[in-house]
Amino acid sequence: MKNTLFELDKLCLTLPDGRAIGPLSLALAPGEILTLMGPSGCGKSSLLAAIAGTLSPAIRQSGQGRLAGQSLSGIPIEQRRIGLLFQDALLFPHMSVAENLAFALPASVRGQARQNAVRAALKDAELSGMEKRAPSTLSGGQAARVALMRALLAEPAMLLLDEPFSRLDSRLRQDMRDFVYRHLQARAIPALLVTHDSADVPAGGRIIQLEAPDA
Ligand SMILES: Nc1ncnc2c1ncn2[C@@H]1O[C@H](COP(=O)(O)OP(=O)(O)OP(=O)(O)O)[C@@H](O)[C@H]1O
Repeated sequence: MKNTLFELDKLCLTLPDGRAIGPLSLALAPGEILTLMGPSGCGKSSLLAAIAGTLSPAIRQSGQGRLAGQSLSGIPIEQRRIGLLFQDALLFPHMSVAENLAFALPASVRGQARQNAVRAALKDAELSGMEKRAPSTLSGGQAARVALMRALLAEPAMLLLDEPFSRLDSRLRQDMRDFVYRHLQARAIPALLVTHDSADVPAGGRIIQLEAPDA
């Protein structure tokens, strides 16, 4: 594929019981959102964990991931520049909204620039003026928007989205999909989306259908 930012070349996982997930090969262009679907237990979350670098050591991995021209093999999690969003916002409960956002900023962003970045992220999250609020006082949709902004402030080269909309009620889901896809596309950040809900697939987006692991 022309203009590939992320690619997987025959990523294959072997579970402790010998079953194999994959091989999975794919390529993502900047800003592209590719959806992984498949039955429960087919290995969607494990594949994302392998890409993020958080896979259980009990699962063997072969095949390569490359992000922005660099192999991910042997690269520690914190150096991968891969952001994660899950079903739950997972904000730090002991920190304010602004502290949650500032936590994600690279150390190279200092002083006034840090405050400006947090303020801009709050505005993008449609939460201006709520910097001092505790995460427990936010609605589900507000917390989900902060979680996306926190992931983006870390300046990821790509995002992994593991059922990020599944806990939101149906009224909020469409708003949140539009919100996430708009911000990823504006920043040309590619993403892999795991979902059971075909309504989550962005318009015109590609889908890879996974099958249950081979015995
Ligand atoms: N640490 C582990 N040790 C052994 N087996 C594991 C481990 N983690 C996951 N598995 C197994 O790997 C398979 C794939 O699990 P995974 O959670 O990746 O599936 P999934 O497609 O994301 O499922 P769901 O849609 O239900 O979230 C399952 O059979 C699961 O039991």
